[in-house]
Amino acid sequence: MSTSESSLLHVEGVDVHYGKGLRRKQVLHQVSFRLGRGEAVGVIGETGSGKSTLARAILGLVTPSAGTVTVGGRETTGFGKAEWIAFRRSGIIQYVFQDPLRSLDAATTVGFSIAEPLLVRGGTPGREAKERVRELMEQLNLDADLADRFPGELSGGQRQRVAIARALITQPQVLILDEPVSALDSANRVQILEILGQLRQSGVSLLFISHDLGSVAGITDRTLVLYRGQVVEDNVTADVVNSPRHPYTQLLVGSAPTLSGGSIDKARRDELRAALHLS
Ligand SMILES: Nc1ncnc2c1ncn2[C@@H]1O[C@H](COP(=O)(O)OP(=O)(O)OP(=O)(O)O)[C@@H](O)[C@H]1O
Repeated sequence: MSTSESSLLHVEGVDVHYGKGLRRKQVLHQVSFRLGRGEAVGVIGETGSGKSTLARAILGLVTPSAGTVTVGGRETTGFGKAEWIAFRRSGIIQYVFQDPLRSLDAATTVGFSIAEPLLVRGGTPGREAKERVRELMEQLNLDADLADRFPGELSGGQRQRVAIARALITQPQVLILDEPVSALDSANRVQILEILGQLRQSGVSLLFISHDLGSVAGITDRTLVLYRGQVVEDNVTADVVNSPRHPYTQLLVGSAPTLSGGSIDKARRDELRAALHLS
């Protein structure tokens, strides 16, 4: 099978601009990459490098000014409103954001929140949806009695697991995770990373966006490094960690002491920052 046939997600030459007139600003520059079936790809970069914009472009929440996005063989660039609604409802692509309160309705019980994407899509009897909710809650280590609670009555880690269960209920082919562990304490972070690792093993394709290479390193096959809206590195994650090529990646790796080959001294970091014109 060729790479293009096995690619679930194919982003090609994508530019994104925000604003109009004098305020118009380019945030993504010719971003290209592929996510294969069952593959996990990390996207790392500092704040403002364009990571969330990339997720938004894939999800149709911003319109690229150039380039194409193809999901499951279907080019989504150029979709009208109705096509986007139908496409999102199909559940082929789902997402989890940093703050689960953004994706969960405060006035909706956990059980219903998880079931909702399936019910909106239609075609699944209520009893079956309820059974799927039960299975997913078990898979994500959520006690069954939490199903009747509201998001505000859960811990941050439980809420994030509910958001993941909700994203999984339509059995998506691609799951986009935008900083899924950044708001969590270290115990919850470890638990969620374990769950994502299991998902990855079970064959769900993951696009894992984070500013922290340490979080994505254990789960992803490949990592893209975004720097000022450009992909400056796209390589096997182990190579990105152990032999980063671009100065920006060297700085990211050198600033993550938990990574093997990690920490570099301050003088080297200052040197790299100067080369990158960072303050
Ligand atoms: N709706 C918007 N209108 C104008 N500019 C925006 C908008 N959203 C984001 N930006 C700008 O685009 C750039 C990239 O933002 P983006 O949120 O994609 O970065 P990021 O890498 O995800 O950052 P973070 O890690 O802080 O979430 C930033 O300079 C940001 O200020």
